[in-house]
Amino acid sequence: MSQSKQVVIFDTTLRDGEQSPGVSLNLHDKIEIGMQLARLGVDVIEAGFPIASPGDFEAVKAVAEKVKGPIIAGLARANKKDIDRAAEALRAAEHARIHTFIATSDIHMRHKLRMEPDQVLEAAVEAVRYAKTFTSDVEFSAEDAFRSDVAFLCRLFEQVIRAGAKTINIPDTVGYATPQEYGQFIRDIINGTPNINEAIVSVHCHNDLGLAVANSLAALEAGARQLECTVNGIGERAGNASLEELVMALYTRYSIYGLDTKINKSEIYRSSRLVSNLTGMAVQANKAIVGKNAFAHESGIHQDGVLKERSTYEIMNPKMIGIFENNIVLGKHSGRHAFRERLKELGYELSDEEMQKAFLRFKMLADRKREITDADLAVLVDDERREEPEAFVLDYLQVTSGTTLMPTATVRLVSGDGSTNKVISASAHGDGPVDAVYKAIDQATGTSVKLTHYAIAAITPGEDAQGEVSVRVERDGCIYTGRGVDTDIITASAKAYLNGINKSINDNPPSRKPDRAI
Ligand SMILES: CC(=O)SCCNC(=O)CCNC(=O)[C@H](O)C(C)(C)COP(=O)(O)OP(=O)(O)OC[C@H]1O[C@@H](n2cnc3c(N)ncnc32)[C@H](O)[C@@H]1OP(=O)(O)O
Ligand SMILES: CC(C)C(=O)C(=O)O
Repeated sequence: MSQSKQVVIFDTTLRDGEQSPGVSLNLHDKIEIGMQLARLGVDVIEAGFPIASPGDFEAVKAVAEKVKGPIIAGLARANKKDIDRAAEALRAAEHARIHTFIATSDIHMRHKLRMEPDQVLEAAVEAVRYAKTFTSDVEFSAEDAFRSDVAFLCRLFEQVIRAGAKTINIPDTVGYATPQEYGQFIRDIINGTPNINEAIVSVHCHNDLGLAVANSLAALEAGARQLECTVNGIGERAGNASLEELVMALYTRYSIYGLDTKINKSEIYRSSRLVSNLTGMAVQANKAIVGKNAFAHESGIHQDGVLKERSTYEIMNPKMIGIFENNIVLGKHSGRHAFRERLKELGYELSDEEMQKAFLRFKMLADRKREITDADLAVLVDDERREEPEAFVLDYLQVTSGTTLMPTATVRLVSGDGSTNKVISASAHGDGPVDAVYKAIDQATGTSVKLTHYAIAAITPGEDAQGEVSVRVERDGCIYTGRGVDTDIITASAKAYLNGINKSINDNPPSRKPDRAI
């Protein structure tokens, strides 16, 4: 058996990955992913199962014609028809591999294949021999190997290697193994197969118990040197071992494994995005390496640590795998260090007092909104700087409305200069919830302004976007513009209206200017 320090990365995103329920890649998708896998630097691309359909045959053929560099493999059952089809699809490949397989566990042999073990052994040897007439690169897989009898497997492997198989794949087809067991299983096969040195030992792990990556790594420690995997870990049922997790585990924990791959790590993230886009399979946010949160820090203590020294909370550099997005996520767990840093990046230089006030407003907003975006911050800081003395501040607002209810609003305002604050409440009903709020504010402030314009816009993206309301109110012939921002549009409406009223009160005596745009 090869004791190389190099691990062969056999990518099966286009074959086992495409077996993910609901996924179907067309010829163009397969070429695009194939090209990207070549840039990623995988050693083998399993492009499909050519007998499966005319479309898959054409796609494997197109990948074989267009994608240069990696070995292109096609899957075939252990029969001549499948192997002929695979060989034909792979004819134009720079390096072609026929990957033939048959199940070896008692359950599969008895119930699915309805074959005796010796018939299976004979079919496997025959298939390898036949595939060898097309290419020197033949891989044999014993499907459901992990649930197969070790002695039978060793006997079978010895004979398929003798028939010319250059790679022996030992799948955990149903994701049943645990790492320690699987490592021992691989060791037993290596020790029990006399000519194993003439082939590369490969593993193909499924993720039914979430152990596909751990099992693959255990197999490497036992002597395996080819890993079968997929980008984003997609594949049949719970998927396959994830390529990016395997590669980064080997790289990050080199001192443990001492093994290399030829993967160009800076292409990992791009590959993940492409596969996700073309398969329509979203990557879960907390997925290791390529998930949206994999390098994101939300809590203040972590953010402070990372800003001071990245390695406090990061074991890998996201840039290495092609992630250049900001990894500091501002939310309710963030602290002043991260807040100040992001404002600096956005070009805001705030005094200590402004910073303190902006931070308090940020925390209040973060209690209502999952993630604070750069656009939210801009609104928050701009609002802070634009602040004028306010005769009335909105303290409380309650609105009831609905299809069978008369819209009614209750407002509580605080008025005064801070030392002699007065609390005023009022209730009113109106034609709609905003009208009811405006009537209640009119009563509470005792002012009479005329609303001449009302507009609403979402200023930040997402479900919990902030709404911005701008109004124009007229008082004594003068027009005043008011603006309010809030995650609740009725509250934003109330703030905008009060803002207009406050400006009209500040303008005392009225300046008679026709407008005071913000
Ligand atoms: C573990 C894996 O991921 S293996 C790969 C699984 N991937 C796929 O199956 C996707 C592509 N498959 C297909 O498109 C179809 O199943 C085809 C074209 C391969 C076969 O279709 P059909 O001829 O209609 O057969 P069907 O899929 O219903 O049954 C499979 C047949 O192959 C036999 N078979 C299964 N595996 C093997 C094998 N490795 N070698 C030889 N025969 C096999 C089964 O015993 C069954 O034979 P039977 O018809 O005599 O009972
Ligand atoms: C064909 C083999 C390699 C397979 O996909 C499996 O056993 O899961």
